[in-house]
Amino acid sequence: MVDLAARKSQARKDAFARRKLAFDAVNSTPVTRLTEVLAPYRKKTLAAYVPMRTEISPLAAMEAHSGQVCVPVIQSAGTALKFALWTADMAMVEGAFGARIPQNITYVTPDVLIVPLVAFDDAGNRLGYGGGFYDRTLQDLRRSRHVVAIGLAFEAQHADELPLEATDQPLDFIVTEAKTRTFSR
Ligand SMILES: Nc1nc2c(c(=O)[nH]1)N(C=O)[C@@H](CNc1ccc(C(=O)N[C@@H](CCC(=O)O)C(=O)O)cc1)CN2
Ligand SMILES: Nc1ncnc2c1ncn2[C@@H]1O[C@H](COP(=O)(O)OP(=O)(O)OP(=O)(O)O)[C@@H](O)[C@H]1O
Repeated sequence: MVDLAARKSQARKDAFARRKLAFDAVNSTPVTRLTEVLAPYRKKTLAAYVPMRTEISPLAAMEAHSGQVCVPVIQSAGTALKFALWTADMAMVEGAFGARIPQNITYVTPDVLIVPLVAFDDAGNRLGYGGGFYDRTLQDLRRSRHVVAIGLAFEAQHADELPLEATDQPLDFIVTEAKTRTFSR
């Protein structure tokens, strides 16, 4: 049997190829569905991300949000992310692993998270870049409070089956340019 890490790595590679095709084809489609899912949480602190590579962009929803908006900042390998306040006009610098982070950092705790991903399945499971950053972060946050995790992706990132492990944190919603999936657990 091929080991789990190798299967995750292969699933990531396959999904990256599909995401690239979708990025080239549909990235200009505004994700209005995301605004609908966020409507009940408009005053809450929203964590999202500055898109990198071929990720679908949440920037329009970040700019439209009424409450505080923050973006992930890697602390070190093997630890949870922290989230720094973000506004559209602030100065950004290069952070660890190539993600853009605010030059001046004020950490806040998010209530709702728009989570980037490489692949997702029909049960709300996700595969990320392999750092385990979001898995650790969601696990920590969920231990002490109710948080809402919304995966944002192109429909092409759907996978029929994903290799999973116990530490993988499931999502509450997955929003794509085609539809919204809601998971109640
Ligand atoms: N836009 C955005 N920002 C984000 C994330 C994200 O997924 N998207 N993150 C979510 O975690 C963190 C960045 N995490 C990352 C983790 C790994 C790699 C990466 O390049 N990994 C290599 C393989 C690992 C390695 O070589 O050690 C790769 O995929 O080629 C990039 C970003 C924080 N900021
Ligand atoms: N809460 C956790 N505690 C300990 N180890 C963890 C935890 N979450 C993930 N890991 C480990 O981290 C490694 C990477 O996890 P995984 O492959 O699931 O990352 P990913 O979901 O692709 O990345 P990310 O969550 O950053 O988007 C795996 O070896 C996994 O077992």
